[in-house]
Amino acid sequence: MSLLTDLTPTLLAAERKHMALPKADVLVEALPWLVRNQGKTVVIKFGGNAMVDQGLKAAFAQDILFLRQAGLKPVVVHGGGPQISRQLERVGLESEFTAGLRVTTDETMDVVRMVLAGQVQRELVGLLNEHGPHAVGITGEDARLMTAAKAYAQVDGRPVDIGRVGEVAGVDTGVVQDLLDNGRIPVISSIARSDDAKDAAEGGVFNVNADTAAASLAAALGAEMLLILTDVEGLYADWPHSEDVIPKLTAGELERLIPTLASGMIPKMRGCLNAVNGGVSTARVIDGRVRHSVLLEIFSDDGIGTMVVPDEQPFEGAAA
Ligand SMILES: Nc1ncnc2c1ncn2[C@@H]1O[C@H](COP(=O)(O)OP(=O)(O)O)[C@@H](O)[C@H]1O
Ligand SMILES: CC(=O)N[C@@H](CCC(=O)OP(=O)(O)O)C(=O)O
Repeated sequence: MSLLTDLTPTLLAAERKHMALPKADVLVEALPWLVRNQGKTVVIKFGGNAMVDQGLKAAFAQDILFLRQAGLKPVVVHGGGPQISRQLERVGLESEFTAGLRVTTDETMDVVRMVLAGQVQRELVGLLNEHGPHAVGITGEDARLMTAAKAYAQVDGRPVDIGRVGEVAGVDTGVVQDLLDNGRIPVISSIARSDDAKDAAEGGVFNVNADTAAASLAAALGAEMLLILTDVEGLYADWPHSEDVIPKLTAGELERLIPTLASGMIPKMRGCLNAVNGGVSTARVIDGRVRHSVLLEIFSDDGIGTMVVPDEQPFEGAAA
């Protein structure tokens, strides 16, 4: 009998007394990632559809604070699509989406801004600040963080006018860097100042999809990771017919897939692609309905959703 099998029963008996041992295993599993990523920025997008109950929102806030305490720099970008739709309904306005983007009239824009910056962002800031003076809420308008140009939805390859919807034209990360340098957690609403000087002078702002905003910010900040929390397990290979999640795909594979995608997955996966092409090491879509999904995804060896990685770089020195 080997020494190991000889010792195992004794060891097992000793370990049984320590029911919390799996917790130590989890911490040890997280250690290499923590060491590698000290001081790095992680952009986390919390989708409106994933904010389904108070418990989930509180657990999300704990995860973000954990990341900060562990030496990372979390940046939160939040959505609020369903919350905007509910408010529009209350005031008698209709919600219409084209290619996953909200058709935004001037009237709609007022509601979008009020709900995102005045309600959803305030709630997240409040939850994070229950644990200390950490979170600061801003929109893309603050310190000209994000400027946008009018975007058109693509329908059957043709551009469709969807009103005051913007695509990100520029990001000035100054205000976010200032906050991060001071140990704060920026919580960002996806509203941008118009990049047209005349429009901006008249107070022109654009409604930017929150996935698009998060991806642009992640790339501009040189973030290590973009995490998008939504209300499905990840990218389904054959949605809506099956719930088989694609665990991992390269930027090239995703680019080929994007024209086949539908509704809310279009801005999400386009955002992942832009982030990775913009230098972010991984972009992931995970199920925000799972409590502590951020910690689960980051700190365990098995990811829980869909991970997008850059195309493999050709080996330097390889024959052309
Ligand atoms: N291939 C796909 N895999 C998973 N979900 C998909 C897919 N195509 C479309 N969807 C839809 O996209 C939705 C997520 O996008 P969205 O509703 O905008 O969420 P969020 O509020 O988190 O941004 C899913 O609930 C699902 O209905
Ligand atoms: C242009 C556009 O569609 N903007 C979105 C902004 C909020 C958002 O993206 O929220 P989710 O992440 O919860 O979907 C909207 O008006 O609903």
